[in-house]
Amino acid sequence: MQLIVTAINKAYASVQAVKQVSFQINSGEIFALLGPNGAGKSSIIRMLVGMTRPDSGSIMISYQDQHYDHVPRRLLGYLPEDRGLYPDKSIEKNLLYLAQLHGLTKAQALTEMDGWLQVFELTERRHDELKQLSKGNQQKVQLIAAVLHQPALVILDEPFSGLDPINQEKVVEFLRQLKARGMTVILSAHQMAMVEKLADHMLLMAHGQVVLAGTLEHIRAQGQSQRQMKVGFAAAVSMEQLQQLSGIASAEALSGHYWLLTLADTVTVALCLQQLLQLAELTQVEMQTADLHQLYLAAMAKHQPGGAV
Ligand SMILES: Nc1ncnc2c1ncn2[C@@H]1O[C@H](COP(=O)(O)OP(=O)(O)OP(=O)(O)O)[C@@H](O)[C@H]1O
Repeated sequence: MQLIVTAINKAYASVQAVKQVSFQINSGEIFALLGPNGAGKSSIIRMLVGMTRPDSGSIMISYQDQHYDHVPRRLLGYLPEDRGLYPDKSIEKNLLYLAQLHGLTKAQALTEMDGWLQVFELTERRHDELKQLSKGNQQKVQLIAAVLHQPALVILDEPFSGLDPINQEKVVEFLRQLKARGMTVILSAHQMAMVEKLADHMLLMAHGQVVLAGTLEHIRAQGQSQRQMKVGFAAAVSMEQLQQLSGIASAEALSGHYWLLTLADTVTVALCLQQLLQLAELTQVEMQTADLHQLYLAAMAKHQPGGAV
């Protein structure tokens, strides 16, 4: 399974929801679409699953030497933004019904279901009606429903929404299991800490456009313009001493003999360390790396109207 999306655009009435978006997803990857409300994530997903068509640009899905302009239903496991199961039916009946719609026999559906119910600790509740379940548990049933038929591609629109931190971790585990089974996964999310653990590639969007794209390391390299280092000295060092070093752009005193230093643009880490060692012995050196949440906030700040980009 490979997806190549090239310069797609989508407008609704006066809103240009998606603008010139391109990306590629390879087989077996977990790919995350990130961005604030209204960024265009669901609009892209709806085009991938064939619910709407791009106004321009192209989508090419390749699977076993066949090519498609959207993901064929038989290859797709989809958790839509608007969830929809039968509240008066039990977990088991809901899942059986959906699995059979996808062509599974009852026996196949029950076997598949058993495994996933265990993953989400819902085995004991399989005969409960959906309306008796918490929002989080209903969400888990939706996730199971999306993958029972073992699709090649799973698209999950906000799989973490409405879940507490423990259940969010369960979804992380669920997604890892999908990847281990060879499925390709596309998800949209706001939970950066979860995405950071999982996604092979990600696309950060704002106002319908791509802001940052790539692996976490690549995004870090694009988004983190400053290199920062936390250092501990064996003896007291003053701000004046640090400011005199050509390798240090700025310094912030932390507690004890610890400092957060921003390196000058051109200096190597090795040269900077040599300069610091002339002031005092170092007890700790730690390069600071921004997490996805910080990178996301910095990228979004730049993309505010009137921002730097
Ligand atoms: N059917 C529609 N008709 C008109 N405008 C729409 C429609 N669907 C989406 N939009 C608009 O397109 C833009 C992108 O919406 P979209 O739902 O794709 O964003 P999103 O990133 O998925 O947001 P969220 O995180 O809130 O789900 C928004 O301005 C939204 O109001």
